[in-house]
Amino acid sequence: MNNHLSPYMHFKRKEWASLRNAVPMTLTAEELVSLQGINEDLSIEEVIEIYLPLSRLLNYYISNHFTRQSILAKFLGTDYKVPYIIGIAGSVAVGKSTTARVLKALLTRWPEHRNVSLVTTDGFLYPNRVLEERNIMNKKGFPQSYDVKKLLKFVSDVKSGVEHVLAPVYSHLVYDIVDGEAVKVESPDILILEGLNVLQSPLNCNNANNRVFVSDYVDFSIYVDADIPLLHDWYINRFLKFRAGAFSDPNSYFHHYSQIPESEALATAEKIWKNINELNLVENILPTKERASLILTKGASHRVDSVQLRK
Ligand SMILES: Nc1ncnc2c1ncn2[C@@H]1O[C@H](COP(=O)(O)OP(=O)(O)O)[C@@H](O)[C@H]1O
Ligand SMILES: CC(C)(COP(=O)(O)O)[C@@H](O)C(=O)NCCC(=O)O
Repeated sequence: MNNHLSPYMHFKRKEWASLRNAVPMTLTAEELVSLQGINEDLSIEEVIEIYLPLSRLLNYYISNHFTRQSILAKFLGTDYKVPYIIGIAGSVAVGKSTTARVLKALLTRWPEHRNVSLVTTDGFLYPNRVLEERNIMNKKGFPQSYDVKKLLKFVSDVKSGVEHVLAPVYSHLVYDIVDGEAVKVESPDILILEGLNVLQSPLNCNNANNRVFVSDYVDFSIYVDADIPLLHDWYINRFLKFRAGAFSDPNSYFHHYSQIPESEALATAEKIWKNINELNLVENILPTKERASLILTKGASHRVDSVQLRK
């Protein structure tokens, strides 16, 4: 399990799964249905063997966080409450948003921490209009495509205990920021912040003047990892699912792809993967992996093969 030179403890799937003891492992029929609703392809074995032990570990860290907060509140003589922030990073299509939604569901079940908000950093992408003006539409997801100042202000407001904070919303269907829509973050106990860029530093962000990183506000970070050929397949599969479903909506940016032969649509998806998402992964996302508190490494069918936890 351990290599003393590595900053991480390494767990094979079986070792990790065995750490779920002593947690209320039984999921009610209702919880199973709501988890399946998150993603029909998600296996319940995966929830039990990987995500339940993870939620047990997080629950310990979060309890500790709130104990420290109450000490600080006594010391300051105030009602000081700061949310615990969990960051989830990794490639496009690795399963960040599915992982985030599963963790939200599991953490909500712990009686002590019911209030969990989920925000994705996609909402902080510049609108297409700005990306077009700057001629960087083919760099969507790259550090320069995000309004990092706005994102930093958002996390710093949440972390400073501001009671009502708004996060803008991105739609994969419209392929743009949705005007006038926002997620309300109202003093949650836990904020899960999910996105390609949660572990990126100013060096990645072309903004060397900015000395604060989003990760400075993150209490626990998870990097979801998988080999590039798998990521490629998951991206293409998701594209085809969108093509069959959401893209057939005339409001969809990609509506066009539901109207042309599958082979043509596939050729475009291959290009988008190779020239945008894979390039972004190699240049900007993979180099942040070793900053994470925990790395989940997935194999075929999104099955987590191993877990690394920072010592
Ligand atoms: N644990 C999982 N089991 C099965 N399929 C998954 C799992 N996680 C993600 N997927 C599938 O992989 C694709 C990408 O997942 P998604 O959560 O949208 O990724 P991301 O948010 O990283 O772009 C989707 O088609 C999703 O249904
Ligand atoms: C909006 C995104 C940057 C976000 O990534 P995700 O949440 O899907 O991991 C990505 O889905 C994207 O649109 N990338 C640009 C190229 C493309 O896939 O169309």
